[in-house]
Amino acid sequence: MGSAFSTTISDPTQFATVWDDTETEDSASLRTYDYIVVGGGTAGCVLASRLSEDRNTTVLLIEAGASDGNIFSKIPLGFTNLYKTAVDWAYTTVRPWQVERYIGPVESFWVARGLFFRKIMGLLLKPLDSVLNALIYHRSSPDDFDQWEKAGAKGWSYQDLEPDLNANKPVQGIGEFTAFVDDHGTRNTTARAYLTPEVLARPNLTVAVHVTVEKILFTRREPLTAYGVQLAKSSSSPKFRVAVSKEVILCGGVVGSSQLLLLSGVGPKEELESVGIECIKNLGSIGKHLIDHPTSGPLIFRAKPGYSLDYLNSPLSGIYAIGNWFMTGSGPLSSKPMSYGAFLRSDDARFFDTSLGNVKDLTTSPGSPDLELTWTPAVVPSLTTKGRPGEHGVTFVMLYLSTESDVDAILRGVRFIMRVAQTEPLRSLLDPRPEPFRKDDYFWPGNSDPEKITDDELRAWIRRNGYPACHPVKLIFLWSLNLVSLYLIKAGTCRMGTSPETSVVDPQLRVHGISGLRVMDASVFPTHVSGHPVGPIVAMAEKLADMIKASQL
Ligand SMILES: Cc1cc2nc3c(=O)[nH]c(=O)nc-3n(C[C@H](O)[C@H](O)[C@H](O)COP(=O)(O)OP(=O)(O)OC[C@H]3O[C@@H](n4cnc5c(N)ncnc54)[C@H](O)[C@@H]3O)c2cc1C
Repeated sequence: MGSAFSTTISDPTQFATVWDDTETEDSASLRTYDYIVVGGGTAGCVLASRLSEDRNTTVLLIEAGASDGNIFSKIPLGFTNLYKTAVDWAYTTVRPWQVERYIGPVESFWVARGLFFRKIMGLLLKPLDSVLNALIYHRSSPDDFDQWEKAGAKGWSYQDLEPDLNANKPVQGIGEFTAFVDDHGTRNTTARAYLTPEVLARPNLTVAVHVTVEKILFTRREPLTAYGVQLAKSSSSPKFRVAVSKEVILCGGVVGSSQLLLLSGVGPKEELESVGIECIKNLGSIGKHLIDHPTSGPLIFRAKPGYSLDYLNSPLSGIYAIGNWFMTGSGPLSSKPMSYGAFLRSDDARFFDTSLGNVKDLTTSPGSPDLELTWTPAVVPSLTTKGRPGEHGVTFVMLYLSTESDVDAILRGVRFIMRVAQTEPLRSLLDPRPEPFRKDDYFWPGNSDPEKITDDELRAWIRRNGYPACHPVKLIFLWSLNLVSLYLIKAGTCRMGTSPETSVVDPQLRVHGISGLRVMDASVFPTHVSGHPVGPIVAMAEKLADMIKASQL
């Protein structure tokens, strides 16, 4: 797979013009491309590939991260070994006041930016979804997209996107996930799927890696127009510039695109000026909001030996499994992290105690789910930790799929999981060994008697252990300005809409009031979808490519 990226370049002298520090709007002396795509993540790889299909169109794709990762970026079960490494932006949140508002006080927490905030091409994989994500392909409820269109996002209904979403999946129910794993047992990404060796060989496509775009360049006369970007290998290395004849398309993800707009002087005037950035376009919604799906945190049940993947934690078994995957592309490491999932409604009395707590219906229709239940056959106390040696287990997690977190909805889900664990065939595989547990042990509450645990104890456990599902579609404010928080609000960093007062891009994904500048990544979602975002992001990027190509005819 590595050879697929052999034609990427990382030396800016090969594709850009060195900048001599003179402020000028003269782009004639700069190397020029028809399109500059910023960010080779899930969306960016799709756009670069599709736009360069026309051999008369020149495209420059710029990615801050690597063109491909190490072996763990290819092994489906290997991705957790990449967290907090060079391919992870590894941001932590500060001031999580929104979390407190909905979940309760929490510590700042690390957020894998891979697909969330990937730093390797194809993030979705962190590229098709990113190398850091859990590989789940999912379409979400059709009503989520129809709601977008009703709110003004014309052209983005489910019917509009369906030709690009492929597989037909039921909205509610239980089933096996479709995953981004190819026939050779290797993780797939949009980089691998869209930037094949044949695509990279196109003379009109330039793919630059290990290069960060630092700002967008604008002409100051009306209409305000993006005429290129400034880039560098690192903040201390020489600066380069490239010009664009048609459009700059930001695909930097929920953090990257908003951050770049803000650093370029596009955003809320007062906030920009308060940190010394000259505001050249006052757009109040940029970087204002972040939505993610909150989770219950890991609900772990001790299992009998032989039924889980925990044996892979022993060095000998781990090395054997890697060797097996390397030689044959099969074995346990080629399996999906989460093979199955259930999409349910918390007001469905067949499964949930609907008298429990107070849950508002925030779904887009009676047919849309608000809870997702999934599990993995291993002890997973957190995204970055493994179980203690010799322990075996299964880890369940409940995701709340609406735009506002609701502890009681998750509570209904947790009670449901605890009931399921008392039924066959799961019950016989578990090894509850009732014993007095400290509530901070990761087998609590899974291993304890559910009858002896109160709802308030479970609510407190959810508040303590819940974490974001890494499906952010917007950001509260610039990470680098130290103002981020997770969870909530009904608007997004680069949200699509019709009004510049409440949104950032129009339904053609053009930044309001600026020519030659679009955004296409998860940050443009008008509201969150009730599922996993990579499928919709790819479909939207495909659709935008069609729109741009049609407009050139
Ligand atoms: C742990 C984890 C598990 C997940 N599991 C799933 C799952 O199973 N299924 C699913 O559908 N989704 C999953 N996601 C979410 C999904 O991966 C993301 O929503 C998706 O990848 C976002 O795509 P994007 O195009 O918006 O941005 P990204 O894929 O994040 O792409 C942005 C790219 O831009 C680059 N970039 C940013 N700024 C700059 C700059 N200034 N200059 C140059 N390059 C820049 C970044 O390095 C990155 O490569 C998961 C995410 C995580 C972190």
